[in-house]
Amino acid sequence: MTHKVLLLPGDGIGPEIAAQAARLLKACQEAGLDIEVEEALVGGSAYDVHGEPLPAETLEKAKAASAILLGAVGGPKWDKIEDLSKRPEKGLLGLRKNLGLFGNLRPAMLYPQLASASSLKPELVAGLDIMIVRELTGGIYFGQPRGIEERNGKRVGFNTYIYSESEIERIGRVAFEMAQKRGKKLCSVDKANVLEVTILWREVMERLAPEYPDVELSHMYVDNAAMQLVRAPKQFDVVVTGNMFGDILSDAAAMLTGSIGMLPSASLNESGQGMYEPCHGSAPDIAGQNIANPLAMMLSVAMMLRYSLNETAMAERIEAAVGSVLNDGLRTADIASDGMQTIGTDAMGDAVLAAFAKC
Ligand SMILES: NC(=O)c1ccc[n+]([C@@H]2O[C@H](COP(=O)([O-])OP(=O)(O)OC[C@H]3O[C@@H](n4cnc5c(N)ncnc54)[C@H](O)[C@@H]3O)[C@@H](O)[C@H]2O)c1
Ligand SMILES: CC(C)[C@H](C(=O)O)[C@@H](O)C(=O)O
Ligand SMILES: [Mg+2]
Repeated sequence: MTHKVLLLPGDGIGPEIAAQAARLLKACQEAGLDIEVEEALVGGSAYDVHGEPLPAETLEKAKAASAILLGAVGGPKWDKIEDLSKRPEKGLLGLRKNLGLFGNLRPAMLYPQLASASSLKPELVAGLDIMIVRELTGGIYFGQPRGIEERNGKRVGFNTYIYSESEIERIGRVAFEMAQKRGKKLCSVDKANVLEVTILWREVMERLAPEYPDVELSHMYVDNAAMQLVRAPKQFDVVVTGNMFGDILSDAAAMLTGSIGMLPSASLNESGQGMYEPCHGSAPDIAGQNIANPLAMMLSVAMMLRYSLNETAMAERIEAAVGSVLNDGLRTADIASDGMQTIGTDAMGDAVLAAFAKC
């Protein structure tokens, strides 16, 4: 069966890194992968053309695709749009919500070659391999009511942090199953000392635990988790948490691996359809300079092959190609270090393709 892959380059560095992913997809096709690739607009680039960050046409194509690859959205050009529903980020959130992509997998894995690029001492991060499982379609990101309004002559802003038991259970099961396939340790991160919603979160995780007797479940408050991530990150195997805590902790975990430019992610729904994207944003500060690291995007292609297209061997080939490029001492500016050769986005794409052909 021919798989449909939808490529959504987005904004800022999005198109630069998506171009490298497109070349990689072509190489996979040449290596026998049966896919059809289509492109569409999302984010600010869609707003500029259609006045909407998620045009109906893009959503239709996304629904029909086996998998979606997204670069990144957003940037200062669109930050002044007053109607929040038209901001580029709403394009991304709309895709997540409309496709039911509740299960966000954000691995933080250190390539041994990059130990010196980490902001932590090499011995603290050597062998680091954490999987953050972030709930992606609920919590404070989507809770109602929300808004900015006037109350008693004062403007107030408000959001609602809400999770239903079934939403917690659904992401809990993804995390327990992930832990079963990995190191069998699951840490659920909450703020159950303050927030009722996470008291319920903790209760549901506890209730699920006996169904996964081989997994050791622990709980941690989010402030401590942030501290532990930079103190002793190797204590973690799988971490499960809500939408906002997961957003924040995954950026922190990303930096442990040398650069946020290295981290791919998968967002899955109940039928296994997925959207794959780097954890980083559109990096407006470096956009258009051919210096962005395309590896998170190229590794997102590998995650797509593994989780949506069931092409594990081809995914491993991509990951091996990235490892081989790093072994050769090639680095983009964000992971540069002494004695290594600093190259641009396109050249990094070239190097991965050349290594892929040999792997
Ligand atoms: N998934 C997404 O589309 C996504 C994710 C996060 C932020 N954003 C949006 O991106 C815009 C910028 O946000 P931000 O600055 O907070 O976060 P960001 O991730 O875009 O950038 C943070 C820092 O990391 C660097 N960086 C990011 N990706 C890199 C890469 N591939 N190679 C090298 N360096 C890289 C940037 O140069 C910047 O210094 C905002 O509009 C935000 O809403 C989008
Ligand atoms: C751009 C933004 C909406 C998004 C989020 O907060 O989920 C981003 O930070 C991410 O991590 O994917
Ligand atoms: Mg984020």
